[in-house]
Amino acid sequence: MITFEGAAKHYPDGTVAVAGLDLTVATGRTTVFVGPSGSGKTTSLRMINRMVEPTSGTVRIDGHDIRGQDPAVLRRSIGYVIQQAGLFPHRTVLDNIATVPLLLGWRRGRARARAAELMELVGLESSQGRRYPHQLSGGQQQRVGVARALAADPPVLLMDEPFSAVDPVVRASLQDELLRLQKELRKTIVFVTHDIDEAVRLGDRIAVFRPGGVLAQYDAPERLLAAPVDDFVESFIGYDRGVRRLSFFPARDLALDDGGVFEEEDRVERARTALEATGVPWALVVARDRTPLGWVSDRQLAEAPTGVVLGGLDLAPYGHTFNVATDSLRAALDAAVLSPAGRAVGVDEDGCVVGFVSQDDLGAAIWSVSE
Ligand SMILES: Nc1ncnc2c1ncn2[C@@H]1O[C@H](COP(=O)(O)OP(=O)(O)OP(=O)(O)O)[C@@H](O)[C@H]1O
Repeated sequence: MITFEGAAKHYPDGTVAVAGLDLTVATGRTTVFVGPSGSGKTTSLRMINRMVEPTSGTVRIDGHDIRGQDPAVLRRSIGYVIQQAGLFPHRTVLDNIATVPLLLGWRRGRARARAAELMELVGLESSQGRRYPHQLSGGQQQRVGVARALAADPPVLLMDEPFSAVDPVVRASLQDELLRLQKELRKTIVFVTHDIDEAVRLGDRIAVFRPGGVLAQYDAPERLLAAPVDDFVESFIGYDRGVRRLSFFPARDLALDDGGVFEEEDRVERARTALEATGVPWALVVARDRTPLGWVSDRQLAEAPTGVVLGGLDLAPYGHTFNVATDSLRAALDAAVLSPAGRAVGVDEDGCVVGFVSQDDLGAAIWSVSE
């Protein structure tokens, strides 16, 4: 557990970088510091490894005031990852990763073996170990940075905007990788970003900083999106917070309609009769294995000659589907919004249709979870 007790940083020129922070970072969880530029996130982070000394207040790790520890020793128990990885350009990837174990006095063979193990853990090819940092892509360099920070198996990992220099696709895959690693390693991670989406994705808890180095809100992401404490936090997290919040609710509780699902060999009159009975204006056509093929409207059915099979009609695309077991309400809503029928198609693990849900029914389900 890391505790900030009234930790403040004032600079001689009068700048208040952090104005008395009181906050507890839970062991084994990911805590994200988020906020606009200059709001004191990096300064607060660096107080943890004594790269910044507070002008007043205290920082403790597991109850011990860190001022009682030699900074060099302290830093060996705290991994540190920064933007653009900060790798040593004239050392190979393997030697970069082995830096801290070597500093700790490990023999070269053991340090290299550990480095090779970490390369695999962060998703790098072992052949890349002999390369120099400039011979890697930005995303690969970040992975090396993460591997280097993890090399001595420190209980605490500080990450200062580690993924902000890479493109959005690479960034998303690095975020996935970190989530996967964290499930396995359960480090105490403090992660700085100015990107609220990244914060919501990665954080077990999120600390929102406001200008002047003041903590505005400290909450679990669901709570932050549901109940921002004030206008600053609300505008910082964005007015689409309602949609983002839906990521936290599973789609599995949605009641799906399967009465309007027909096979491609079914004749139009069968679907026509069913639609007339229910008043639903669309039918979903599936293949024999229940994978989706597309939508047919009540108007098409009314105009089609009797005896024709549904697969012979011009089907509207079903768009993208959502997985009823693993996806969230956000995925279902997205699928419904993009569907020409205004309905989202729910599928199982094998991609077979379970049923569909209309925007109206989704709206009702969303209301029911929105307190
Ligand atoms: N050595 C210094 N002397 C004076 N002011 C400083 C010094 N270092 C940082 N600051 C100021 O302290 C404030 C907080 O900086 P900090 O780097 O912690 O912000 P941040 O929230 O991490 O911002 P960013 O997202 O831009 O990295 C800023 O106004 C910065 O200019």
